[in-house]
Amino acid sequence: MEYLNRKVKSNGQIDTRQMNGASNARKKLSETAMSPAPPAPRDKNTNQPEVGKQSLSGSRTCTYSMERDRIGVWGSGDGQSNSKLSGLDRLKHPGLNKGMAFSIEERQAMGIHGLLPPRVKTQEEQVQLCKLSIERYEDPLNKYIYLMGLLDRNEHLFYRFVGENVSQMMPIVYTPTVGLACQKYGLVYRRPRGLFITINDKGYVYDILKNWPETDVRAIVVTDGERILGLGDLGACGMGIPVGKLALYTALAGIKPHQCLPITIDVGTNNQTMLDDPLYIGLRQRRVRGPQYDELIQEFMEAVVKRFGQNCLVQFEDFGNANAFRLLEKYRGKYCTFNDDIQGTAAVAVAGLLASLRLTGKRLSDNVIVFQGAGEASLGIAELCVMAMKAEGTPEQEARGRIYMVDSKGLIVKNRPEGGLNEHKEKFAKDCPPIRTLAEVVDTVKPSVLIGAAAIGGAFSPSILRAMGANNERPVVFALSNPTSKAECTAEEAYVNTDERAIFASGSPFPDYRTKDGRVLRPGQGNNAYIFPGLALGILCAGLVDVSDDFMLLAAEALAEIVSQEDLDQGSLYPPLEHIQECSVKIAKKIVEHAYATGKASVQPPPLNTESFIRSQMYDVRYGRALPPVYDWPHDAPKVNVL
Ligand SMILES: NC(=O)c1ccc[n+]([C@@H]2O[C@H](COP(=O)([O-])OP(=O)(O)OC[C@H]3O[C@@H](n4cnc5c(N)ncnc54)[C@H](O)[C@@H]3O)[C@@H](O)[C@H]2O)c1
Ligand SMILES: O=C(O)C[C@H](O)C(=O)O
Ligand SMILES: [Mg+2]
Repeated sequence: MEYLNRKVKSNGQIDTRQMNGASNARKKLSETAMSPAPPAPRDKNTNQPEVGKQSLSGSRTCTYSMERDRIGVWGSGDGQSNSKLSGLDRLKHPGLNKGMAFSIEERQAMGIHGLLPPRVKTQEEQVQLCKLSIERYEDPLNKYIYLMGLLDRNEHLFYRFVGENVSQMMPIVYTPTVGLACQKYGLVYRRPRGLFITINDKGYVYDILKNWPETDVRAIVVTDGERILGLGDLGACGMGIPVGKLALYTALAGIKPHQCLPITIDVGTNNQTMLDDPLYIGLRQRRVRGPQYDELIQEFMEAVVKRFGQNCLVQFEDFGNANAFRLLEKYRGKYCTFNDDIQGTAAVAVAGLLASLRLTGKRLSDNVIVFQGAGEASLGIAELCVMAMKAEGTPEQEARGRIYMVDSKGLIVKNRPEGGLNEHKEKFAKDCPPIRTLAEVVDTVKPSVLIGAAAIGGAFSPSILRAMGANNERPVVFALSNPTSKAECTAEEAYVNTDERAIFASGSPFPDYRTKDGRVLRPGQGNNAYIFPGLALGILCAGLVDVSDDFMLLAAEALAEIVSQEDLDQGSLYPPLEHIQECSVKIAKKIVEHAYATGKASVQPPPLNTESFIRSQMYDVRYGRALPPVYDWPHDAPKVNVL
């Protein structure tokens, strides 16, 4: 493949120490198809590539490919033949296992004939079985356990099953069920998946990263478990979130499973229920904060670069508010990173708002927006709204003036008696007397858009919704808090209390709603899952490090563009979940093009055809061949038969 030999101004060197003979054999094979990477500078003592010591901005060259091979314990590889693992090992390896889809020829050649039932199944038949199996469970947590078990057994099948049934499976691997799974992680935890790095590991973070059996990690989702969805501090049990997010990296954007690494940083938890729970899986101590915490995160970021290279993406997820903003400011532009709760959420919400303009006939700047909550999600969205309004020609101060924020103390106003406004909130503080409740703010300000992201379930009371309906022909109501129990209102409540005129979206899914005149409304899911997979795919394909907010606005615009008139007519501001994989490719394409246009892409040369390059890098859910290719050797000799 032409682009597999492209050079990247970054580090992509592989630490080969943990590669076994099989992967070396695979590597040799792939090297015949790829130009060899130039030797990396070596550490005098360890003779390992000194990747962490390369400069961020300096020109680095190495072979770039998202196809780099590997064999690890949990990952997928491409399921192809060039592995010297034994047949039994391949049956146990989730990335290579095909279960009953191994052909008789493969079973015989691999020495596993007889270990499987005689019948050979197609992958399609296996997908059908998955459907039947999961439907037998009523409890969503059991469905979650089933799906994670499938992932542990057979990755290709898992991703095909989830990818072909996104709207049914996403609520299980993702919100809302993943929230429940995190709360019960001590119960659902079965097999190692991801890395736990604790405060006790300070000084040894790189060694822990080296314990991960995959060498070609391109994307990490990391949490410290302090704000898991709207459920608060779940400590080490937050691991379900990076696992779920990365499952969507593959299912929704084709980023290869073995290139994804979920990480939980365990510095303790302040959740007494967790600390008292005999099943709790993390450190039994209260959260460490201050310099110790910061040093651990700094060491982690440096270790990621040293182990996996400068272009390894680190997505921060579900950190507590103060750390989320601080760490984003500290690392953005310097490391390949973004904060999903601030930036990804901003993009998905602004995409929904841009799409809503086609229903209301307004400009974004014509709206008055009230936020319930002034945290990561709300402030991220508010800042991106300002950027989008400025792009419409509205001066910044005027744009900020159209945005009102309500936090736990009421409307954010200047000279708040309690004080305590941080710099982010200060920028939206209004010059007016304090207003305590959301209901009063809605009555006073008469917003056209009401956005909830404060994890206060039911905060949009019927009377608040009725006021939105009374003040607007088409009120826009976003109940973004997750999981479902934290949603500000249900879709039904939004429709019922506004004479079915509300334009509604929610972070967690709600069922379709039938209107009085028999139309079916399908509320869209305003969840950053529409953004982060495609964004990550674009970042990796371009070798982008500085994920600045112009990329977020671009992603929002790209997503809004995909929304069809039919979607809007059905009441959805987002494309159907069934199309979400196509959304990811379109978003990735915009990201890659913009990265080249702004000189921020480091993968060289630029692709001739961006979309086909992106697609060529994506994971194939279909099984590969388990047997080596059979070809004439020497060419005029009779065909070699492996059996
Ligand atoms: N749909 C999505 O894609 C998406 C993305 C990110 C976050 N979220 C959800 O948004 C919620 C908040 O996340 P966050 O990262 O912004 O959290 P955060 O902790 O940073 O912010 C929460 C905010 O809510 C405010 N708040 C608390 N109690 C309040 C009350 N009674 N009235 C008004 N405001 C109150 C706090 O003052 C704070 O400003 C969570 O439920 C999370 O799951 C959804
Ligand atoms: O995880 C989600 O479903 C969205 C978001 O990242 C959140 O924290 O709620
Ligand atoms: Mg999150």
